[in-house]
Amino acid sequence: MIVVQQINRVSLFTKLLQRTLLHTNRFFSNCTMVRYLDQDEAINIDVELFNEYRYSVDQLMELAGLSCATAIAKCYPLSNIGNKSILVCCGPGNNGGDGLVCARHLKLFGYQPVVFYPVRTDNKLYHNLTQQCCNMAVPFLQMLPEQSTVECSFALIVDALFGFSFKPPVREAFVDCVALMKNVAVPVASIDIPSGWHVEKGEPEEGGIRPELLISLTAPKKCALHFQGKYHYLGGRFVPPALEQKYQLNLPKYPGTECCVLISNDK
Ligand SMILES: NC(=O)C1=CN([C@@H]2O[C@H](COP(=O)(O)OP(=O)(O)OC[C@H]3O[C@@H](n4cnc5c(N)ncnc54)[C@H](O)[C@@H]3O)[C@@H](O)[C@H]2O)[C@H](O)CC1
Ligand SMILES: [K+]
Repeated sequence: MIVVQQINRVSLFTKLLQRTLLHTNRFFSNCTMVRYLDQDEAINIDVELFNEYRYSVDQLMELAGLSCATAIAKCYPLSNIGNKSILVCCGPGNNGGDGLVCARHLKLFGYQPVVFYPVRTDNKLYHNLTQQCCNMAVPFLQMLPEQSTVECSFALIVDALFGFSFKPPVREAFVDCVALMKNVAVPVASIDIPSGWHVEKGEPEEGGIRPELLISLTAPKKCALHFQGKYHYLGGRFVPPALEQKYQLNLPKYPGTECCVLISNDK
């Protein structure tokens, strides 16, 4: 009898010890700071994903765009948006492609995205992404709307102009769009990089856009250290563990099957 009681006590103690160790482990793994990448590292990881890990750009863009739409839906629930639309501003590169995918998923989530895509890239991927949006009755604007129109009719602007390949200063074709996002009294959600910001140094000296939501993709870039908006999410849940190890990314744990995760702004 005494022996049985002692065995029970030992196994209870072992269980408690195991649980404490598990929590301690989780605590420390969540405390390890996620790494903020410089521009070259972001480009190298991108190249490695395509060349070594054999992803296609369509695959990664789909996951990236879906995670952006999901983060937006978490921060700006449909029930708070009323009958207002979401303006999605798309640039000529892959950041713009993420914006087109995001617009399509926002539509599937029940939002009313409207796309402004002034400089269109002439290749099959972008033609398809554009056509997919058109087939889902997502309107494309020919001209940038006035600030007053945006403030009246739109609840949010999605900034998908430039990502990690941006080199300042902003070229003429996008100056008005960046100025609109900077001055308008409507929240901005930036995909990967707040457009016009230096990828490493952040906001330009003359002042830039101030997004309320930033969705970093793969891993945050150094400019995100200067982000002061309300929500910083990480998306693009496609990084193979070996690549994460190689670049010591220390990515936060995505909860369950989520495609994006809120990351703390402790720097
Ligand atoms: N691995 C990943 O994390 C993935 C990220 N994705 C997204 O892709 C962008 C990076 O895409 P990339 O095509 O390399 O470049 P950008 O979209 O940043 O822009 C290139 C585009 O912009 C033009 N441009 C550059 N500087 C300027 C300027 N000063 N003024 C005007 N135009 C400029 C340039 O000519 C090109 O046309 C990354 O940030 C993520 O958003 C992928 O979707 C998935 C994999
Ligand atoms: K952007």
